[in-house]
Amino acid sequence: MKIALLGYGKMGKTIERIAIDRGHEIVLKISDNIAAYDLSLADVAIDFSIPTAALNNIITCCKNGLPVISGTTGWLKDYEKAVKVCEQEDSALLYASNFSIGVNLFFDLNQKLAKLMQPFKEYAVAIEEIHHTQKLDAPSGTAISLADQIVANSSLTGWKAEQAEKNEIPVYSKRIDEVPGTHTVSYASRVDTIEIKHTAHSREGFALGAVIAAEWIKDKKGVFTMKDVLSGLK
Ligand SMILES: NC(=O)C1=CN([C@@H]2O[C@H](COP(=O)(O)OP(=O)(O)OC[C@H]3O[C@@H](n4cnc5c(N)ncnc54)[C@H](O)[C@@H]3O)[C@@H](O)[C@H]2O)C=CC1
Ligand SMILES: O=C(O)C1=N[C@H](C(=O)O)C[C@H](O)C1
Repeated sequence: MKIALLGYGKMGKTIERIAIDRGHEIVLKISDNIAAYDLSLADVAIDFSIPTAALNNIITCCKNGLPVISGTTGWLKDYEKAVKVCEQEDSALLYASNFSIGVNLFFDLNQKLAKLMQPFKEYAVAIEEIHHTQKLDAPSGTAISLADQIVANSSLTGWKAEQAEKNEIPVYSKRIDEVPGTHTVSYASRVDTIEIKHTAHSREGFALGAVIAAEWIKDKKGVFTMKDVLSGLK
């Protein structure tokens, strides 16, 4: 498979290594705001860029009929625009706030735990995410996905960074050295605390998940999520 890498930073470089190990070829690497780039050699594009560039990169791929997966976080206010262009152009798009298989299992666990905790109002839920100091966005995309899942499975009305209202989930963001990504969901009562936690040991899990998703979407059309990819693996 021939891959265009839109974003050649920490993730782009890790994806390159894993893609080559799996027998793929990198035919384009973009690491800047280039007005026009040639996607004609690629079978699929992988966008891990910056929040202000992701939408434009996705639209460019869709307009070229090139299936694209995006892991860039911090641009989701524009997600519906990306979906609309993808559908208009009859192309393929998959966005995931986190491509790691472990985090996607953690998402399932989070949903199940939220349902289980729903009747027990004495427990206060909170989310904490810890990432490296170069991260541009906060809260992390993964923390937002976790919060949205809890809202969908509880009587809580939303989430807020740090100081949340009574009916909201507080999301705490910490930035420490080189931490690749740690997410904790906790339910605290006066007498005890229940916690689930995912700790990434490196960027390999994110990158492998992204390459697996790119392999999966290559010949498809439509708008997909990691659930579609993982249901094919089970
Ligand atoms: N969904 C997931 O599983 C994961 C998502 N991420 C997200 O992926 C993104 C990238 O993360 P990192 O590689 O750690 O960041 P990074 O800062 O190391 O790399 C981003 C790269 O994008 C480049 N860039 C700037 N403008 C661009 C443009 N217009 N087109 C293409 N590239 C451009 C930058 O020069 C930089 O090299 C972030 O939004 C991060 O939150 C990171 C890890 C996992
Ligand atoms: O910026 C990162 O590094 C990461 N970003 C993603 C996020 O915002 O959730 C995924 C992962 O935690 C690493």
